[in-house]
Amino acid sequence: MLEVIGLTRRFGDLLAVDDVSFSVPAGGLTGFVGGNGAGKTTTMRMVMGVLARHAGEVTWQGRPVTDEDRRRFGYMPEERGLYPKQAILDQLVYLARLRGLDASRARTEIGELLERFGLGGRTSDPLEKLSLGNQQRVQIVAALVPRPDALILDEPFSGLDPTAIEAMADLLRERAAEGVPVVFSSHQLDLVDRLCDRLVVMARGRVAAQGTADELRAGAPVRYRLRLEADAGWTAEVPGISLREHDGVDALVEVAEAGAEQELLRQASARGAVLDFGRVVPRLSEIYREVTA
Ligand SMILES: Nc1ncnc2c1ncn2[C@@H]1O[C@H](COP(=O)(O)OP(=O)(O)OP(=O)(O)O)[C@@H](O)[C@H]1O
Repeated sequence: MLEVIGLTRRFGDLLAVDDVSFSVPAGGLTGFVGGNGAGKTTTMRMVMGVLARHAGEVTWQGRPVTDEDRRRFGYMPEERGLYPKQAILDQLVYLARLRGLDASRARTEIGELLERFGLGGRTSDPLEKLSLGNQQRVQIVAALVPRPDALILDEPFSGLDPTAIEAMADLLRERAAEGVPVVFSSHQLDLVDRLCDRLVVMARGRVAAQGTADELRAGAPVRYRLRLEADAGWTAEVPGISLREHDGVDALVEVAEAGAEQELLRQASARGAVLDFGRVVPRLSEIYREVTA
């Protein structure tokens, strides 16, 4: 398990990362989300030790992370950092060898990964000849070879087409299933919702919420949508209920006191037919909007 405890970083007067704590358990995918400038990249850089921290700690397997540990992490930085003019396979093999893999195993593993990302026929092309999305695929392969102990990926899905997104998602799931802690930042909330076991939501340098998607949903307001035979305006008068939206026979209500929805339903039935009554499960994007507001 990778753990971040009270990480803090200032740039001049700006507190870019403020006492941030979260854990990335083995065997799961952790999504790191937050608006532009929320502090995700700065946090990841401190985790990888490429940026000094002003307070806090990063631990790996329960003890302070070392440079040696970090060498076995797969990191995809925001600034991508491969050489534009060098052939793809050559530079990937070079990087893998720096991380201790022998050349023939490196070639086999990299060949397989490039194949999975649809780049099997491009291995001797220089990086700069590839489209931006394909360059991104190569960056991903660089982070995944050789089988790292943990994966820390800054926006790995940005710029990928749907085929590459699925290839990437499959790979991350596989690595997580093998017991590798994986954390990645993303602005694609639907993707994060679909893929991740856990979420860490950042806002203005702080952790605004964290947990499984279900835990985050459980913390969101309880809302019901109802459709009646006659006007639903009276629902605003029910104790413990607040009316959020009202359009004739339709209403969206929020339950301020647990159980108040039962009284609401009883009164609605007493007034006539209840055509629809159901709990509204918030989408991740709605929860995100509320916790980062
Ligand atoms: N080297 C730096 N010098 C000064 N300010 C910085 C530096 N790096 C980051 N910042 C500031 O710190 C804040 C957090 O930036 P960071 O890049 O960590 O956010 P982010 O969540 O990764 O955003 P994005 O989603 O846009 O990539 C921002 O206000 C940014 O301008």
